Formats: sequence, C-alpha cells, structure tokens
Amino acid sequence: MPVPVNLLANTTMPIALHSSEQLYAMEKAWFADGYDSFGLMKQAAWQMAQYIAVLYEQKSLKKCASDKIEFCHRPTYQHRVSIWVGKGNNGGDGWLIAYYLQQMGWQVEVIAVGFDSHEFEIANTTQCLNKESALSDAEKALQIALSANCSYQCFENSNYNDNNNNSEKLHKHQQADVYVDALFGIGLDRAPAGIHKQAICAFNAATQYDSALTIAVDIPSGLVASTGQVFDHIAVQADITLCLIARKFGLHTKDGMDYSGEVIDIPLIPYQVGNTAFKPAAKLLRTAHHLSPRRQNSYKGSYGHVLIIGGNRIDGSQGMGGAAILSASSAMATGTGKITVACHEAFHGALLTSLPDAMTMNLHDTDGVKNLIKEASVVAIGMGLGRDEKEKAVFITYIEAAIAAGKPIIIDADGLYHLAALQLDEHQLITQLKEHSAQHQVCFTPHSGEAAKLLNKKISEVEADRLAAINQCTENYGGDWVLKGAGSLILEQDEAEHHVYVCGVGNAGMASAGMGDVLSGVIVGLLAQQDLNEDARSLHQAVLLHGLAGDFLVKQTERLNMTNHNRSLLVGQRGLQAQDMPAAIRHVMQLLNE
Ligand SMILES: NC(=O)C1=CN([C@@H]2O[C@H](COP(=O)(O)OP(=O)(O)OC[C@H]3O[C@@H](n4cnc5c(N)ncnc54)[C@H](O)[C@@H]3O)[C@@H](O)[C@H]2O)[C@@H](O)CC1
Ligand SMILES: Nc1ncnc2c1ncn2[C@@H]1O[C@H](COP(=O)(O)OP(=O)(O)O)[C@@H](O)[C@H]1O
Ligand SMILES: [K+]
Repeated sequence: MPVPVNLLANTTMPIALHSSEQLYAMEKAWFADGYDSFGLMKQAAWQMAQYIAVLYEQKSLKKCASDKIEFCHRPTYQHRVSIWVGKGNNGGDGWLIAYYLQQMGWQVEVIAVGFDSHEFEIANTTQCLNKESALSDAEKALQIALSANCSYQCFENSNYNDNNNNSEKLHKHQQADVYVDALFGIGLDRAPAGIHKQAICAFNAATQYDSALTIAVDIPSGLVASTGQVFDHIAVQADITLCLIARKFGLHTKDGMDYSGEVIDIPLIPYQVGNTAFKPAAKLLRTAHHLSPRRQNSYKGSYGHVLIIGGNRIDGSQGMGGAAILSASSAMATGTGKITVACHEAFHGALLTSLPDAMTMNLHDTDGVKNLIKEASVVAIGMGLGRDEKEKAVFITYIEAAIAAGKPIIIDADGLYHLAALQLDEHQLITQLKEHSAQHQVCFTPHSGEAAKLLNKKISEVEADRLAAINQCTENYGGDWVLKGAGSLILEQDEAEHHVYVCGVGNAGMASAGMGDVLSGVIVGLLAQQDLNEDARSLHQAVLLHGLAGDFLVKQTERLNMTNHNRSLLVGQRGLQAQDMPAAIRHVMQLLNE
C-alpha cells in the first residue's frame, strides 16, 4: 500500500493557519470552480483510511520493538476500528472511512451520535437511493456505508455511562484497535451538550480503556477550529489529527495542543483557487532565524545599550527586584553590549551579585534615569515597577522621556497595568505612544489578564478569541504585540500590513513566575543589537528564542541541532525556573550562530 506523504512534517517554513470561515471560503471557491463536493469528501476519506492503516501498523511495529517481540503480519487477524460519527460532513467523512477500511479488510463498527434509528430505515430504502442527488454529502456517505453493510449502532449513553465505576459495564461497546473521531469538524460552534457531550466523554473513556490509537478527523471534536478553545474540558483527546485542506489555527494555540496530538496534513486542494488566494489568519513558527557572526572589528558599543526600568520596592509591600534581575540577565544572555538597570536601590546589591556585568541606577532618580533614556538604544519598562499612583507617575515620566528621545520601547507587566488605567482616563500618553509606534518600535507583551484590562474586557472574552484580542490591541494602541500563553500570538506591523504568528515552541514548564520578565529581556536584548538583521532582531524571533530555550531545558528538541545538546542543562517541566533561562538562552543563541 502506498504511504501518503506528510508534506509539512519536517518543514522549517512557517505553516499557514486558517480559521473555519477561511476554510469554508476555500472549499466554496473550489466547488465554484467546478469541482464536486462529494468527490472531495471521498478523496479525503480514502486518504484518511490509508493513513489510519499505516499509522496503526507503525504503532504496532513500535510496540513490538519496545516489547522486544518480532513483528509479524497475522493474515487471520482482522484489525478493528470504531468510528464515531456526527451528523455533519465530519460525520460524512467518518462513514466513508468506515466503507474504505471495510474494503481494506478491517472489522468496522460505526457509532452514530445524534441519529435516531428511524433515519437508518429511511436511508435503507431504494426510494431514497434513487434520489441520491437530493441528499446531502453526509447522507450520501451514510448511504454508501450502509449499502456496503458496514456495521453500526446508535450511541445511547446508557450503554457507556457508568455510575458505579464498573469497568465491565463501561466497556459494553465493541473493543477496537483504533478509534476514529468524526463527531464534529470545523462546524462546531458551541459547547457540546446532552448526547454530544456524553459521546465525547464515552469516546475518551473507551479509547483509554482499550489503550487504542485515537485519530481525529480534521480536528478533535470539541475544539473550536478558529480559536483553539475547548469548553469545560469536553473534547476528544487525540493521538493524531488528520487535518484536511489546511491547518486550523485552533490546533496550535490555547487548548489545541493538549487535544490534537501529532498533526498530519492532508491538503487536498490548492491554496489558490482561480484568482482567489487565501491569506492565512496566522503563521505557525517553530524555527528561529540564523544569527550572523559578529565582526572582529567591533566593541561593546556596537551591540547596543539596554535600559531596564523596573524592580521596585514599595514601602510596606513585597519587593519585585527579581523581575528586573531576570529581565537584565536574559537581555545580557542574548549578547547585548551594555545594560543598565534602573531599579530600587534596595536591590542594587542583589543585582550586582547575580549580574556583575550590569550597571545600576536608582529608579527614583528622575533626572538620572531620563539622561540614561537619552543614551540607551532600547528601553524596557514595567517589570516589577509597582502599581500605585507614585509608580504610575514614574511610568508616565519615563515613557514621555523615551518618546521625546525617539527610542524603541518595550512595555511589560506593571507598565501594561498603568497603560490600561491611562486609557480609561483617556490620557494623552496613549495617543502619543500610538503616534510614536508609527516611527519607532513599540512592543507590548501582555498575557490574557493584562490584555483584558487593556481592552476593558473579561479575561474569558479575551481567551475565547485571542486572535481577535491581539488585533484589537493593535487597533487601539498601535505597535507590535505578544499575547502570551500556550501558543503565544505575535503581531508585527509593517507599512503594508499586519503579520500574525503563532509560536509553535515552548512548554508548560514555562508557566512559572518570572518567565515573562525573561521574555521582555530577550526582546530588548535582541532589539539593541543593530548588527543583526531585521528578522534576527524581531519580536517573533525573541518569542521563538524564549520558547526554544524553555524547550531546551525540558526535553531534547528536534528543532535545534542535537549533536550539540548540553544535557546537563536539562531540568524538566516541573523543575524549570526562570533563573535557568539565561544559560539556555546563551546555548540556543550559540546553536543559531552555527
Ligand atoms: N465537502 C466538503 O465541504 C468537505 C468537508 N469536509 C469535512 O466536513 C467538516 C465540516 O463539516 P460541517 O460544516 O458539516 O461541520 P461539522 O461536521 O463539524 O458539523 C456541524 C454541524 O453540527 C452542528 N453543531 C455545531 N456545534 C454543535 C454542538 N456543540 N452540538 C451539537 N451540534 C453542533 C452544526 O449546527 C452543524 O449542523 C470538516 O471538518 C471536514 O471534516 C471534508 O470531507 C472535506 C470536504
Ligand atoms: N503552557 C505554556 N506553553 C508555552 N509557553 C508558556 C506556557 N506558559 C507560559 N508560557 C510562556 O512563559 C511566559 C510567561 O509570562 P508571564 O505570564 O508574564 O509570567 P510572569 O508574569 O510570571 O513573568 C510567556 O512568554 C508565556 O508565553
Ligand atoms: K473530528
């Protein structure tokens, strides 16, 4: 059997990511160009059936190797597949996969969710068969499977529900080697409820019970293709997702990565149909740009002077000196020439102990800091700055000075907090910053909580559509943005257009205190190094570098040249601390230099 080619598996090119609306538009244009929708569904299902057979064989081979037993084809053994179908076209794909796998000799059982048995009686009549043209694609697919006598049953929750935690009862369904999820595809537009919610839970329980290979058709059911949102943790947990036509944005951000497993593309149609080219919603990035070597004839001034403003101690409250120290250490690790940290004097000793390379300035020495702003190549402000009115005034003063001096500015953490308050007051600084961003680089780095404040929304509203949120941030404030989190979004503007990227590296070990401060340090450190080209100094490069460094500390990552992998740096996800990052950043920088 020919092995289908996974076109994008090992590419270093950015992968285009699309919303559901864009996918429907692509399909529509394709059909308008004279291609048949049911033909496309058959093609999709045939390819997926082949993948399922090959992927199952690969899994069996791996298991034999790990159990140290010889793999042999057993001609008498019939592979068993359980295919769970919904009523939309995703379900249509499922019925056709059942038909093709049965042709290929598999023992097939379809679990039909949301159907009543009456529909199958109608579907079986010749009258219906004769009116094929009046049927939807999903109904045609069902017809084909039924006419080939594919075995099916309607999902009834009582068959799967187990109030007594009795695994025998739970396992009333037929056992299978492979489970295929064709319940919902890109059409999911609300939280699964009732029978659908029950079916998703039962599907996950069954696959776990059987330790079976779990394959999602197009997208795991329950995951929203345009946003990456899963409602109340109700979604199919897939080992592999066979992604049809084009990559879905939701597979790579927010909940997407937790549910989709390995993603395999089945492109089916070209991205450009006739004269219509489809601009993706975003691009997935996994590899950082190469760094050019330094010129021999250079000195520290050739690599910029970073000014970090933060690390405050407000009387009677916690100190936040660590934020500025982490940021400065990370900037230094990227190779910036000089660093000054304007932080509370109480932290100068600690700063110099951990980073003797840095210079210090009293955060509240207004004239001194303003003079430094004039000298600096880039200014990062906000990490551990403090949130009271006094620090708000400090923030305004230093931002105004940076704007007046025409400097690139990075605003993070408490700086974003003040910005949100200033926008409520309709403070002129918001307009000044926006105007400044038209000429100079201004980067804002909120997580969802900070973005919510900046947009006067609830965090849940930002989380429900992170892409819309980052676009809104740019609209309101100008500048370039990172919306941090799993699958961080990056929005960069140039004169012609916005570029949105999804960071495809990083891990949950990075969900720990101080990681954001590290990121601001990487951003400001790269930006200061004018010898690097535009891509190598960009915001997306900084986010990638930060994620790669985090991955580097947690696992062997194929994204970097592993022959040079320094295993002594490995700390694992739970052990990962922000203070580990500068060493890893240096190592990743070195690998990118080769
Ligand atoms: N001919 C085509 O257009 C092709 C479509 N394909 C498949 O078709 C899929 C999209 O099909 P559809 O647009 O029918 O979408 P789905 O199969 O995802 O189903 C959408 C249906 O489910 C309902 N629904 C949405 N959320 C629900 C919820 N929470 N609870 C209950 N019902 C809910 C919707 O109202 C709609 O009726 C793709 O993901 C892909 O698998 C592929 O076969 C390729 C070709
Ligand atoms: N689960 C995750 N996967 C990938 N990256 C993550 C994850 N959790 C956190 N990060 C990254 O770590 C950083 C955390 O930043 P932030 O929330 O501001 O932390 P802090 O305020 O403690 O410094 C961000 O860059 C974020 O994208
Ligand atoms: K699905």
